[in-house]
Amino acid sequence: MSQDWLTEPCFAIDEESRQRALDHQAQLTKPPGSLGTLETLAVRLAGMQHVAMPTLQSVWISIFAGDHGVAAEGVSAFPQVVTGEMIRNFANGGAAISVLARSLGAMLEVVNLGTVNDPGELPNVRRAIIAPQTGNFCERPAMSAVQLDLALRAGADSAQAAQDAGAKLFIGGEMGIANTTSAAALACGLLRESPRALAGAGTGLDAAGIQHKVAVIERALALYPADDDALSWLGRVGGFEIAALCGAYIGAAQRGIPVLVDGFITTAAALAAVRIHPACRQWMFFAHRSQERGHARLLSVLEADPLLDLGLRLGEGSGAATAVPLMRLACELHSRMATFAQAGVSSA
Ligand SMILES: Cc1cc2ncn([C@H]3O[C@H](COP(=O)(O)O)[C@@H](O)[C@H]3O)c2cc1C
Ligand SMILES: O=C(O)c1cccnc1
Repeated sequence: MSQDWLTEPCFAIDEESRQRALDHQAQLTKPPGSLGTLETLAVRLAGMQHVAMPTLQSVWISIFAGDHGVAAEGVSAFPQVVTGEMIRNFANGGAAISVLARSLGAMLEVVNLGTVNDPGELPNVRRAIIAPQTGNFCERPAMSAVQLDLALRAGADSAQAAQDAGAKLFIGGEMGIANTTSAAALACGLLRESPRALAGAGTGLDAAGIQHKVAVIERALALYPADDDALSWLGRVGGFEIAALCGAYIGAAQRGIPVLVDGFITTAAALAAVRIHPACRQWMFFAHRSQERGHARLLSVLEADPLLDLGLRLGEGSGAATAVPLMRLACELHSRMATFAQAGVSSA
């Protein structure tokens, strides 16, 4: 299968709309720059939406779920069956992201890429099953080239669905027991960094558990050449859901949909996406700094300044959903505040 689509150009950002938004900000009844990041959010969105007054009513959330062979190494505090069980919980509306999506009025789809205990057909769950789980990457590559391609495309399909639904913002979430191990291994491969710097507690490992996780990642990294080919690393140590996120981020940027990146796992996927297609970085916003060790490092490599720091360490897209009201408020302030002329307030 051809992977040419991965490097097709991103949608253009409109410099004129961005400039008009910037000029408009200077007219609003406040000292210039006093709304800080809320100003830059609105201005960036203006360029992306090709309008001077951006809006963020329709938000799309895709949760990509898949199981990991490396779970057999005992790297998570929770059993592997939780992935499939959580798919059912997403569908039933009981997960954190289900509650957040309802509260935001966001569209939510779950994409089942393959779990060891298949929850079957469920409402709002798209079946894009690749295999029950990835290969245990301590022993062999996580994915074949065909599986990697399927996962990337499943992500791009979600970006297409978001576009078809008229979404103005794309949030990717993930569910997959042991995927902090996979994300850390991917980041180590891409950055040539030690697992000690990037592996953390995940769902709640203690110090000994983290030490074991580090040793597992070290064993895996020793199997492969120290190159920096992002697609190869995705296939070697990634997960179906991580590759799908990568495909979704690139696909969203190609379709002109801004993405709001969530936590540690999604940022590892974003790093892979930026390595594959550097221009997609312009389409990314970063929602929060997760508690997971290693997230701060990934954010700094991506020169990302996240909106929130709430001590979250959940995933599912929950941190990104939590940041949506801030982005909406940024748009409201930008389009509804009075200008100095309208309000009869003297400017500097
Ligand atoms: C009930 C439950 C719900 C979750 N929702 C997200 N995760 C998060 O935890 C997992 C990663 O952590 P680790 O690598 O330690 O397994 C992922 O599935 C992630 O999304 C959850 C984990 C659990 C247990
Ligand atoms: O930051 C994340 O994405 C995260 C952290 C711990 C567990 N699951 C997800």
